[in-house]
Formats: sequence, structure tokens, C-alpha cells
Amino acid sequence: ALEPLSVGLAIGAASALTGFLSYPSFYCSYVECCPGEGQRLNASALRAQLAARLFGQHVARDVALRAAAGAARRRSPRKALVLSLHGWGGTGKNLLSQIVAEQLHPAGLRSRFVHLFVATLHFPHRHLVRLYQEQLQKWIQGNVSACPHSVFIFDEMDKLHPGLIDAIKPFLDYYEQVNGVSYNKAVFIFLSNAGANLINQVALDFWRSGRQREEIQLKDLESVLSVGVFNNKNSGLWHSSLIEKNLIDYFVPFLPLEHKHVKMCIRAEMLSRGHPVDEKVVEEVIEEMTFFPKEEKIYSDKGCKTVQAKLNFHWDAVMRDAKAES
Ligand SMILES: Nc1ncnc2c1ncn2[C@@H]1O[C@H](COP(=O)(O)OP(=O)(O)OP(=O)(O)O)[C@@H](O)[C@H]1O
Repeated sequence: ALEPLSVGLAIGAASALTGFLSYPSFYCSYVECCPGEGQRLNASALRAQLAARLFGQHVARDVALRAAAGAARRRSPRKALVLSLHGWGGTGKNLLSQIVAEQLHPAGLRSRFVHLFVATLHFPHRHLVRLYQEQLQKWIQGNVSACPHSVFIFDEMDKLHPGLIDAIKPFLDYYEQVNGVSYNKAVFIFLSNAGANLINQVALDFWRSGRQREEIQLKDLESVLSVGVFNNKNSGLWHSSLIEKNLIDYFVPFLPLEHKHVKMCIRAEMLSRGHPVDEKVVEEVIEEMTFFPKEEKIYSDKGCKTVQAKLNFHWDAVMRDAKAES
């Protein structure tokens, strides 16, 4: 093995000789750097990732692509990009956030410029809201000062205390600067189950009337949600204040997943573990999953969420049987 010093000297000499590696790119190949001024969400790279990794979510995919294209167009956006993701559990909201974050920061959730907050985990106590507000504001301000392209993901947004939503609001607004810091290149992604039942009902109505799932358009979902959730003061929707002020740029709905999508998740999980796809196992795993509504059993009630656990369980059983036989 080569000593680190020799490797460093060799690389240094090579770069000095060729003049090929500029200082920042050389440095940034070893230490994660904040993307440069011109860096934007790349719509075609995002399209390829979404096509390969996110199943059964044509509406969410199209909205995310529109957001990326919009962000790419604006050299100097007037405000931070704010996406609000809604849908049933296990339908891909965290996955899509991760894919979007990876476009700006290839390390994704491991990047020091991508920050994930889970309401019940990071802000569990109501009586500490003031402290959380202060900490959250300092955290966002410090991180955006260090990297304007910071990404903040808030999971379980419907469980976030309204005081914390108020604390975030100034960063989402059309201010050029807040306390000397500009937030217009930051990305905020909010995840929640709010409106999931209404989204599911639209999907079911399409199915019952014999229409294709792919015919569902954003406007079909927006119209139901705007009456049932967004404009309903009694729905207790967490972000009514954000909507009133037009701080959310894109509403991203997630449809409930059907058998065929869950099968795609199972196959993808097998491949990611380095196993070939075994259709018999796919069928066995899907058999163990539950689907709603009671009569038609079309949609997975946990989306793809339990796929990993079910596969683990399945393989443990296979190993046990193999051991017992030998
Ligand atoms: N549409 C999908 N396409 C591919 N994989 C999916 C999809 N939906 C869920 N998964 C997989 O299922 C698991 C759970 O998904 P994810 O965490 O994104 O769901 P979620 O909608 O954020 O759920 P929750 O609301 O419960 O947090 C992940 O491993 C993810 O990769």
C-alpha cells in the first residue's frame, strides 16, 4: 500500500505539471463542497433518477420536474424553493426528497448541506417550543450562510408545532435578506400525510369508473384538496398560514401504490441487495401484505414501507430451513 504522503505528493506533482486540476475541484474531490454559483437542479438528471427509482407516482414526478425546470430557469430566484409533499405512508415522499437533495448534493442525506428534521423526533416537547424556535432559526441561518444551496427536509410536518412553522416562515418568504443572509437558493421540502385520504379517494374513483391511473392529473387532486383541506379552516391543516401567503411553490401529491408498484419495490430491493429477482419470492412477499379498500383490495396500506422488513423475514426463514435440512 502507498503511504498517504507519497500519494499526496504524486497527485500534487501531477496537477502542478498538467495544470489540469484547479484548486477548488482538487480540494472538493476530497472534502464535500457547497455547489457553486451556477449550480441548479438538473431536470434531465432528475428525470432519469425518478424514472429509475420512484414507482407509480407520475403526478409527483411531473411536479418535481416542473419545480426543477423552474429553479433552473431562474438565475436569481426571488425566494427559496418550497415543496409540500402529501400522501399516504410508504408511497415515496422521503424517497423523492432524497432524490431531489442528491441532485444538489450527491451525498444526499449524508451530505452536510442536507438537513432532515422529524417533528416527533427533533421537536417532541411542546413546552420547549421557544427553545426549538431559537435553535431551528440559528441552525437554518448558520447553514444557509455556509451554503446557500442548503436543503432542509421536514418530515411529519402535520405534527410540527405551529410556533415552529412561524419560526421557519421568514426564510420561505420573498425577502431579499433576513439578518444579512439571503435564502433564495435554499430548498425546503415539507412531508405530511395531510390530505392522503382525499388523494386516495380520487385514485379509487378513477379506478372504479374504469379510468387509467395515468389519467389522473394534478388538477384532479388539487381541486379536491383545495376544498377539503387547503381552504377548510377547520381542517387544522398545518400550513394554512403558508398557503395564505403563497409561500409554497409546488404541491406534490402521492398516489396510493397498487400491487404492481409494490412488486417493483420488492424487485428493486432484491437487486439493491445483490440478489437476482426471484418472482416466486416476489409473490410470497406480496401475499403477506395487506391492501385496501376491504372489498377491492387495490392499494397497499403501507405502500412499500414494509418491503425491506418482509424480505428480511423471508430470507431469515429460507436460511433457517436450509440449515435445518443440512
Ligand atoms: N413510489 C415508490 N417507488 C419506489 N420505492 C418506494 C416508493 N414508495 C416507497 N418506496 C420505498 O419504501 C420505503 C418507504 O418509502 P418512503 O419513506 O419514501 O415513504 P413515505 O411516503 O415518506 O412514508 P411516510 O409518510 O410513512 O414517512 C423506502 O424504502 C422507499 O424506497
